[in-house]
Amino acid sequence: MSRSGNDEQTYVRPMLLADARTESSFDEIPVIDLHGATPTDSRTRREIADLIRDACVNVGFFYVKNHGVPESAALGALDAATRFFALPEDSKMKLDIHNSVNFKGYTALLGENADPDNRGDLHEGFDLGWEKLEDGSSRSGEEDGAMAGSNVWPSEVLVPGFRKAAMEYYHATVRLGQFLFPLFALALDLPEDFFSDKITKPAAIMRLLYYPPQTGVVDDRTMGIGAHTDYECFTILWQQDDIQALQVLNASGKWIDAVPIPGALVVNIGDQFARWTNDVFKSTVHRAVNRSGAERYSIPLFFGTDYNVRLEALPSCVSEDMPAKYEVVTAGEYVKSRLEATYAHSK
Ligand SMILES: O=C(O)CCC(=O)C(=O)O
Ligand SMILES: [Fe+2]
Repeated sequence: MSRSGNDEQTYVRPMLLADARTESSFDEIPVIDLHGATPTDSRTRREIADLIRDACVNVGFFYVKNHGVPESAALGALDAATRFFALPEDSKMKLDIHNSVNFKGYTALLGENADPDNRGDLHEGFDLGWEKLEDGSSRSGEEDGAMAGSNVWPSEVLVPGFRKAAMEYYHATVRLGQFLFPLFALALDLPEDFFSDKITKPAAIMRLLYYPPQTGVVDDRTMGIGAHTDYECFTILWQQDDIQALQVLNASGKWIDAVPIPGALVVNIGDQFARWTNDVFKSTVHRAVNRSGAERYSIPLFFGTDYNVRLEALPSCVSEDMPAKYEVVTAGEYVKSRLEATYAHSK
């Protein structure tokens, strides 16, 4: 962990002191400007990595500005999602995620229940994973575990341009994820390329989400998506500018609004990263409640590692006082078991 090249002295920052975060609470979600975080500008990268570190340790959520994902790509995916979810239910059910062996396709209203205390989530979803932008092929000969494999798509006649628009946004956002991983490594005082050989086939799952306006029952057991944490390393979320719905739970038990910021994306830590960092990085509980009276769309991309990566607590995140909390799991198996549990309720 020496940061000074040939200098013999080892610099170890008090990563674990940051565990005081469990007592610290937050009232807002930090905004981090990625401008200048180019590979050649190591000073700015270090500054940005420090901001990311604070956000991951104390909040588990942050916004990114100047993230490089073209707005046109997000708007294209939004337009595709709008046209898809407007289809009759029986057309959408032909792509039912329950018929997919690798968790791809359509989730109907109430098809999920993120918080088991709730009555079912008031959203529809459509899940897709990696495939080549140009010809739609998956990675021939190098499939990566149980969640890889082909996507399902509505026909071009029903939703023209859907696959292209969804995949364009997917690839732009995966590039952002690949750009963020070295910054997360820096934030953890690891070599910048620490994750490179662990994300060669990014297990990135994207969801198009549609939340109808919640006009019926207004209570704490009925919402767009119930209180939950995400499963992968981190999530990159596009949310509609004009509708407040996402809320993040702070350490005092207060729900903090993740107010949409035009042009910014939300990034949040998921459980894979929390396990890997022995909870130094925080996977924070969140939910979405759409009581705006209007329809809302959002697009999360869940960025995990290659399937066979072992999530063993990173050395900088364990000590005698804070031994490893979690049993070592394989990244892909872990996410698969969480997804199986998610969809079991509506089988
Ligand atoms: O729609 C949102 O704002 C949040 C979605 C979410 O938390 C999820 O899909 O895991
Ligand atoms: Fe989530």
